[in-house]
Amino acid sequence: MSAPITLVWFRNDLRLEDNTVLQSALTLGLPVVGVFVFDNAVEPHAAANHRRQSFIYDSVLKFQTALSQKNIPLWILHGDTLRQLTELAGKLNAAHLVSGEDYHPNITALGERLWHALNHSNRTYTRISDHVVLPKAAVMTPQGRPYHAFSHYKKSWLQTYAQRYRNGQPRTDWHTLAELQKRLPETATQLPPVPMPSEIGFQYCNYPLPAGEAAAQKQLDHFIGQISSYHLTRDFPAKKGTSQLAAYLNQGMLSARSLAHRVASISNEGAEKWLEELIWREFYQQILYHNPDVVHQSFRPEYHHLHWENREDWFERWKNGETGYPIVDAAMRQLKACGMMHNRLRMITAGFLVKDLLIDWRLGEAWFAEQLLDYDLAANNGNWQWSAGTGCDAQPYFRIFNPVLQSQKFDPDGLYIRRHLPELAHLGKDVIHAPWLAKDSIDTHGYPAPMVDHRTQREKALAMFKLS
Ligand SMILES: Cc1cc2nc3c(=O)[nH]c(=O)nc-3n(C[C@H](O)[C@H](O)[C@H](O)COP(=O)(O)OP(=O)(O)OC[C@H]3O[C@@H](n4cnc5c(N)ncnc54)[C@H](O)[C@@H]3O)c2cc1C
Repeated sequence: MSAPITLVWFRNDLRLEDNTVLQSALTLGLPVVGVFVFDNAVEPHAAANHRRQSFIYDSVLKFQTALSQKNIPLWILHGDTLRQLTELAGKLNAAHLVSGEDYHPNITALGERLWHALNHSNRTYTRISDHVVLPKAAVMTPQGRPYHAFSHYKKSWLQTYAQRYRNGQPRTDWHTLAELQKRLPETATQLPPVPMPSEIGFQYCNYPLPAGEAAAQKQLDHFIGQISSYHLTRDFPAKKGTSQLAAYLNQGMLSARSLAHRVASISNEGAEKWLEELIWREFYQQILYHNPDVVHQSFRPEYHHLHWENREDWFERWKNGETGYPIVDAAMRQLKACGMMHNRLRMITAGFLVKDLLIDWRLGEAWFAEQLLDYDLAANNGNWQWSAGTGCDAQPYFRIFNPVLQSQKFDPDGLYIRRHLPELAHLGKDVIHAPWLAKDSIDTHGYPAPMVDHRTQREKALAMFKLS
């Protein structure tokens, strides 16, 4: 049997910089070997998201190269995670397994089974908080309960951060790593061939952002250069006013801690607002951890049995960007074409599905999971419930966006709509938000009339929620 090692199970922590999972593995004093497992059963919602899978696949390959430069072999496997990890732990004589904490209920459950299986063979399994700045139970009410209102959570988050976390975490000890890796057994370096996408179960396709930690850092540096105007530009989808970092953060190509640390040291309104968005991310992560049932049902119990209409033909028109509301259709077509959608448009299209089409938010959530490059269960679920009015939000169900007013306000010149709806590209800003109002005086090249009347549907939605 070869000399013992520590196995690091990487999942959404695909980076070298400020990686607390890797750092903790070093403290165990054994050579380190990495493993990544592609397992579609763990995140069934996202299994059909081929774009995201391709992005992760390439990022894992880049990470394997980066790790190899530190003399850490990365085993890339596929199939049932529990089996793959326990078999590999046996084969490489791993005394310890270390991984990041993940609040996805499937992964929490998998972690429990893994812990028992490894314990059974005298191996330890440790989970380290890495994916968020403040771990799940670091921010609680004075009574020790999780927060449900964002404003209170944010206040407490900022206080906790300033008191306990602002100075960051210890950096990775590369010197110790180099010493440990000198004892790396040869079996650990005999990597199997990287599985092909078809073996893993996805079709490799193009995606809109470059993969990997280096690309993530570059995008971060670019964004920091313009962060001072974030609060002014962030709501306008025609501008590149947001960071476009979510996909990197979600797979851990960037450290949330490092971002918070960097941004908290910049004193301007843009940076302050951006830090608030990071706190929203943490808010939904802890909501998922403390309330795993939100994956299947509304956060608010009074909305467990809403009478959705769920018309399939309407759902198809929404997915394909054929609702007749230009701002909704432009956003939905962009999503389908490249997996990207601006936050303001996510709110408009989600609100439209739920409040104008009376379709269950869970169907919309699943469609986003299949399409978004930055798909993340906690953020997607939390925001869909926020949009539906079924979540933990101070504003109840009667916040209903008017898609035409939203369009006029956030895409005033119609630039965004023209980019994604070529059939309306010739229209001026006076008619492009609601072309049907111009009646026969303009040619819309077959663009559909609005599929529903917003005012009528609004009343129906209010009645549906009141009845629950
Ligand atoms: C219906 C709906 C579904 C969503 N689904 C997802 C999803 O699957 N994955 C995802 O990461 N975000 C989701 N969001 C949140 C938000 O739209 C994206 O995080 C944001 O658009 C990503 O772009 P950015 O990186 O340029 O964000 P920026 O504006 O630059 O924000 C910085 C970071 O803060 C975080 N963030 C910003 N807004 C939110 C928010 N409302 N909730 C949680 N975190 C936030 C993200 O990590 C983001 O990268 C959803 C929002 C809505 C309304």
